[in-house]
Amino acid sequence: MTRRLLIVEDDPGLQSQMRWCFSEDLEVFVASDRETALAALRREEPDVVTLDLGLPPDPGGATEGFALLEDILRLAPLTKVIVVTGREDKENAVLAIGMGASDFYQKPLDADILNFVVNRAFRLAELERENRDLAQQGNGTKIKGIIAGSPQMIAVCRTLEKIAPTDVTTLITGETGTGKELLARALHNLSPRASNVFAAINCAAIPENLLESELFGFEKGSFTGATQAKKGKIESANGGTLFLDEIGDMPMSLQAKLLRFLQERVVDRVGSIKPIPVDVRVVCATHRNVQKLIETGDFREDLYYRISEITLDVPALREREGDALVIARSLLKSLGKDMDRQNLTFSEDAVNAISSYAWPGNVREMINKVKRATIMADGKRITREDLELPGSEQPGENHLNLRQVREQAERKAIVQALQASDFNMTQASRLLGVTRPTLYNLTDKYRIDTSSENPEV
Ligand SMILES: Nc1ncnc2c1ncn2[C@@H]1O[C@H](COP(=O)(O)OP(=O)(O)OP(=O)(O)O)[C@@H](O)[C@H]1O
Repeated sequence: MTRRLLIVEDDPGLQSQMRWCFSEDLEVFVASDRETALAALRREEPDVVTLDLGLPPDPGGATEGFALLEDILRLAPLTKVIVVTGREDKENAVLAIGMGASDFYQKPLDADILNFVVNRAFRLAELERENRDLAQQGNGTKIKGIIAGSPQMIAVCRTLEKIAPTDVTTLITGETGTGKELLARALHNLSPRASNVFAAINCAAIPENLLESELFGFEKGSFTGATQAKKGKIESANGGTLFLDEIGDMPMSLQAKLLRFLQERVVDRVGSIKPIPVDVRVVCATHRNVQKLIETGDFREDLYYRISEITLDVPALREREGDALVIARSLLKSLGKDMDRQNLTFSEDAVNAISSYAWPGNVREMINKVKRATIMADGKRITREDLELPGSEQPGENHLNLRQVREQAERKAIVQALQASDFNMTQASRLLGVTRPTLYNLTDKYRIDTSSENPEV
């Protein structure tokens, strides 16, 4: 992005002297009075302004200069204003700094010093802008433990944040390893029940004959070996959240009992006829297609409607634009720290492979691969081979023509650059070696949604 400087100076001689001071990569605008200066400020949006305080109609004083300084700081508070004063004018310089000017410069002109002061102001403006952008964009979600930058995952996180304070029964669906349990825990942690228990049970991991007593508890003597009464998972979650993982694998024989609990909010321990009221929020998850299970008679439709007051569909990692790289980088940082192998980076080949691989095991598979690579990498760079990933797809017969190949590659590079720069358009355009307007045109052309998270994008 070209640096833009506005010089406010009423003396034509000084104006041209100042113009000559700066190198050509700076875009310089000049104004001789308050009105033209304000017009230039609005039109050109300079990052830095040099302001001679002695402006008409008060060239000998500083009233007009101070008024303009106030205007600039009000209209464009991020602009860095360097006040230019006479040698004897220390008082006004100090006053201007007190009002919010970022620096001052005393005449007579010295090109080297003026360049130094102006460059420093530009650098400060740039750093401030970068900081602001980073603060705005961050990880894309504020939910602890969840790394997400893609619009798809950000939408999931937004929904999660909305439903967390409520008690609605939530069904989280998605392929294995997409983070369903992580999201269920986040739902609990963001809810008013956060200080109470989060009780999880995997319905697929417990044999059918034990699942009932695990879930509902039992009374003493209710079956051989029941030497004393025991609370089930549902009761132990009282006041907190009950997470029923792999609900799609819940045996038919127990579905009716679970439905009764969801309707009545009471549990019947095995061997008891006294219902016990329980206050829990229920979150379920499954990687299975529940609609299909209903069709094949393996899941009760009425139970489905009970557990899915709200459904969160977690997209597969390959469906989340750019997330693979964002998550891989974050994992590399945290795993590198855990394993005392800091400062590792991915080679270009590894980056391409991460972005193009389909990740059937989703984030869980990625954790395993990055862990392996962190151990195996010879130097500071992790290669595709360290990750045990196949090479990225070569243009082949699946493509219509060269234009299509080019467009796909272009789109992919833009998404990667946006992710790598935390959705900062200026940084992304630098990475891609194009101007910001070009990048805007390209994101429009490829319908890359850059607006959902950050209005800057
Ligand atoms: N967006 C994410 N950011 C960081 N870590 C993630 C993310 N998604 C998943 N993980 C991590 O990936 C691993 C698998 O996640 P999780 O167990 O929640 O998946 P799941 O969908 O419940 O899998 P399954 O269906 O096999 O039970 C966990 O270690 C989890 O912390």
